Amino acid sequence: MLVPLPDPFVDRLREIVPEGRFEAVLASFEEPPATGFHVNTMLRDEDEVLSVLEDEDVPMAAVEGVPGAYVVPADGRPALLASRPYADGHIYIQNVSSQLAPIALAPRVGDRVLDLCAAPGSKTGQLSMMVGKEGEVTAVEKARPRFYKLKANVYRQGATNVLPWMGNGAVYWRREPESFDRVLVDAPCSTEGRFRTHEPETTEYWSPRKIREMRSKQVKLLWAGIQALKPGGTLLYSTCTFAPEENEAVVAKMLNTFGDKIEIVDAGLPTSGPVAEQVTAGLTSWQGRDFPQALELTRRVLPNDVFEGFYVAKIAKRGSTVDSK
Ligand SMILES: C[S@@+](CC[C@H](N)C(=O)[O-])C[C@H]1O[C@@H](n2cnc3c(N)ncnc32)[C@H](O)[C@@H]1O
Repeated sequence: MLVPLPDPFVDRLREIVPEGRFEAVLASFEEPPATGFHVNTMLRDEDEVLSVLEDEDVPMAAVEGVPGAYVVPADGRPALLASRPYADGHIYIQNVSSQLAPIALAPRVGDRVLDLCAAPGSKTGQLSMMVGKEGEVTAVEKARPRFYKLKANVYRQGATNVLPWMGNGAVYWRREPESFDRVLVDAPCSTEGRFRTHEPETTEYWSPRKIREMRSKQVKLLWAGIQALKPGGTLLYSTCTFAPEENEAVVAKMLNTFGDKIEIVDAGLPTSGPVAEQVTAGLTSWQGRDFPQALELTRRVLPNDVFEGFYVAKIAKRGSTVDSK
């Protein structure tokens, strides 16, 4: 059964998406998406896992420009889910857009990373692989059932350098102010980028009120993430929604609050290949409101059969902010 998208959502989308891309974006909500995955290199060598998948005739392709990302077409998903590497936890299923956030954040081996909205732990696992045994990922999650899911996923991925913490990410920074080399704020959002017309549950809770509610949480979480970040460190803010109130407007609010203590820098997504084809610059105005020009360095990933709709903003911290509350 196909369920129509909410009319006010479609009207807004027409204003957000560049002209000429709108019809393709709209059509993407009707297609069953390809399944993305990455190999858990903490447990197995990537080539070894890929060769097992090949032997089991799983139809897959590497995603150019996104290290470690693979996709399986919609009709190949059952084979992937029935494969040995999936059963053994050697691969992790995750949309390619979602995989872009840790890649753009680019933590180094040995870094201390804070993952402020961590469950179910897809990005925690990637971050854990990137910092290696010399580094550490503190993974914060507020919702109790989701926290246990996070812990189970971390364990299953063999991510021994992850420290899970259950609680409100908006206050975690007080335990360790300005202590992290990298911070990921993968915020709760209105999830518009994941809408599917054949899955009614994806759209049923959408409303303009939901957008306002999410924005208020996002502002608190991003503010707190900046407080936890070391001066000289980098933060990545991401959502899987199109709503500018939850994306550019949240980042603009931080520029307003912290001034030159923070700077929006290029999000660092691939500039060629399939990602680049789906990427557009962040908006510098929305419904009569102007945002600072720097917001054009943030990035929107438009959905298609491979990518879910996604937004990323990369923030460099230039000076201490703990006294500017
Ligand atoms: C978009 S999801 C995160 C997905 C996750 N980063 C991943 O890649 O698997 C947002 C998460 O933030 C959690 N959350 C919401 N409010 C929070 C808060 N104040 N502090 C910490 N976590 C929160 C939600 O329960 C949800 O699990």
